[in-house]
Amino acid sequence: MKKSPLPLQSASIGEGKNQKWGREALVKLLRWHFGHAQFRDKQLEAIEAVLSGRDCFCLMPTGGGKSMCYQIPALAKTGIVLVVCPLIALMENQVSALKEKGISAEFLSSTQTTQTKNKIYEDLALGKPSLRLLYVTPELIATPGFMSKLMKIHSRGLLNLIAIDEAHCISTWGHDFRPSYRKLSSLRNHLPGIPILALTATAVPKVQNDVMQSLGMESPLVLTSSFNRPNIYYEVRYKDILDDAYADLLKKLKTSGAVCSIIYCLERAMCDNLSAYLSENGISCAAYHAGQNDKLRSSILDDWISSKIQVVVATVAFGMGIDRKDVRIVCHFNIPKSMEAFYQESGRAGRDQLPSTSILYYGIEDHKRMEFILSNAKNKKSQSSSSQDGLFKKLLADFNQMVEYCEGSGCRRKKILESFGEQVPASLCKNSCDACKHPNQVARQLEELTTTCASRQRNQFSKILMRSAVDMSDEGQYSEFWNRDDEASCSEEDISDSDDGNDVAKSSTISKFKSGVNERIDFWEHAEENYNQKKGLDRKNKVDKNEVSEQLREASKQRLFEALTLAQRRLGSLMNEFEKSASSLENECYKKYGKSRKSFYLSQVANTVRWLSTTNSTDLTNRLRISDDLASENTPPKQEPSGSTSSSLNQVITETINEEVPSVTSSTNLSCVSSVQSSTTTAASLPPIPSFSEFTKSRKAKDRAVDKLPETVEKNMEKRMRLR
Ligand SMILES: Nc1ncnc2c1ncn2[C@@H]1O[C@H](COP(=O)(O)OP(=O)(O)OP(=O)(O)O)[C@@H](O)[C@H]1O
Ligand SMILES: [Mg+2]
Repeated sequence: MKKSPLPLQSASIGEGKNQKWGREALVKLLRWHFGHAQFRDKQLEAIEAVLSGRDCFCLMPTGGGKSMCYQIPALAKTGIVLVVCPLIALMENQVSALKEKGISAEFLSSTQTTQTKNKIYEDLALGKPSLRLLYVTPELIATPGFMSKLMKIHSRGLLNLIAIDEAHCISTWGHDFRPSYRKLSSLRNHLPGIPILALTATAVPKVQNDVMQSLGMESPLVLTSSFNRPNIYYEVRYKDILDDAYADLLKKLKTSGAVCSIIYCLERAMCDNLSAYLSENGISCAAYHAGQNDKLRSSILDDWISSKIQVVVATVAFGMGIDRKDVRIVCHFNIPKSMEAFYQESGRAGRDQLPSTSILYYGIEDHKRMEFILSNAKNKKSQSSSSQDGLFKKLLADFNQMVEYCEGSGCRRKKILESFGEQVPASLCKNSCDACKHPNQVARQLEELTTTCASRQRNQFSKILMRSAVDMSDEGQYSEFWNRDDEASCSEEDISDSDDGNDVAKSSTISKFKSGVNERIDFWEHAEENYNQKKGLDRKNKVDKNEVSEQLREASKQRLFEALTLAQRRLGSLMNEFEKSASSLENECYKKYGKSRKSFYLSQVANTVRWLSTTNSTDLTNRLRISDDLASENTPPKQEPSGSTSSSLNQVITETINEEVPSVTSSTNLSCVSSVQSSTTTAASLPPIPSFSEFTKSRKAKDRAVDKLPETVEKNMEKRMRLR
């Protein structure tokens, strides 16, 4: 039912900047439109500040009620409140929630029809627009056309407030930097005299200053609240000492009842697998990630919001602004990249202030994988500067904080708060984390983890990765792959390109990597496949989603075609029939893995792309000849013997570390060559094919250099790996 606006103007005293609104009148608005009894925390202060025309920086915890700080001003004054939002999903949610309450709100985005947009513009052109809140993306702000419309509204005295939601996105020091947010710095100049309200839940002091400076805020009222979320119980579970993390999570969900939950995974494939596993075991759930089309994702979101499904297994695509109040469990099935990301994601639990739980499943393999991905982030963009190098170091430092949260003993809550610069006594926790509630049990688990790790010689293994990080930091290139890129693409994807760890490792500018790094990526992919095999996660026969579709095959051909084009450019004139060659190479991948599992197939395609980026002309010519021969032979698909991928990750690690085998030339790409060998006997012209363990040992000589790493690096690494 549409509610009539309250006659609030009568509650104000004075005019213009001196106009003041009575607190009672503002509370009345809150109750009338939103049904809340009182303002929370710093809401009222922020509202009063912006209504009086003052800039305000508002740091409130996740779920703290930041939106109210601009929604109430929109109701208190006639005119428009402009809200800048990073995600279309977020705008849609807020606008539809406001409309349900009878508040006139709209959003403008690329997803809308011209007709809808025109209707909004027509309303804005009226002498007295009915619109109170207009949500827009930062990209739109940057377009001259829209800016001139805004300037017209401003000149007519109808623009009351500019609210920048998720304002930390403006800072390159923030965990979610968006280049498009930088464009907001023009707002102050174009729209002078309009108060700016910057809102965020996660900004360390450096980010806060950066945000205020970038937006040109003038003597803003800075409101900061504690980051503490007393209603969330924090817990870490250790994958390496659990028999089966999937089963453990299933048990947790079952024993908690049919509660609303979010499970975050690093990779899309894992979302699909875990979701299928949980569904098969009676949990009402669905996967959600950027690999799905918009329609599917929004229907999953709707089902979850309306309680048709209880659990969403998602990548970070399931992001900011998801406002379901009664989320009881937020589980991170893989370690997040930073404490800020963890805080924001886990903060989606208990927005109704009722008891909720954050569970993080920590695994050493996940740790190393994330470390590796972060190291590679640096190579994504071609820019190079010392400040970017600093950012790269910050990524690793941020991640180490997260590792410390998992591996260190002591109050988890205190660690979270300290990471945001809040010094608090451990007594604040009141036994609402596992380390405070069950200190002995946590100490035992950490001890067990230490023993397990030692027995697997993980530290040694980790040095390989550390080495790659150190190697790459020399290259002076930095990429913020972990942050969201342009919202133009985001409007379609609504997601950071880090959404899928696999994709990140595969798609970052691999061609720039040293060959040793390529080998490491291959190693990881094999190790992961083996691990999944061991865990019985190959659900291919049960889950249709794992089938390699014709569409996917076409996309892979295109990807190979592009890689061939690049190889051609790098090596000079070699071949003409790119299309045929791409098709043959794809066929080879399909024959090898097309019938086993989509992720294996994709992995094989990625391997081939990488190989194309580093190979020499002789190998490439031979490879293409063999591929073409194979294609013309039209041999039936050859299945990989199960033994080839059945060895456990432990075995792989042990082999990697302990075996002594002759080295193999670093330019040899194991997986590609192996794939040729497995399908043909004509591989004689190619370099000798090593076994997997031979291959990994081939790096031995190079990795010995690890021992020569500067002492400080060694020490840091040991410190990080130390389990307290
Ligand atoms: N004064 C209040 N009293 C009770 N509930 C409130 C109050 N203000 C806001 N809420 C509710 O709190 C929930 C979270 O609000 P909101 O989405 O604005 O939080 P947020 O601070 O923007 O969180 P996030 O950082 O996750 O975006 C909403 O469901 C909202 O209705
Ligand atoms: Mg919000």
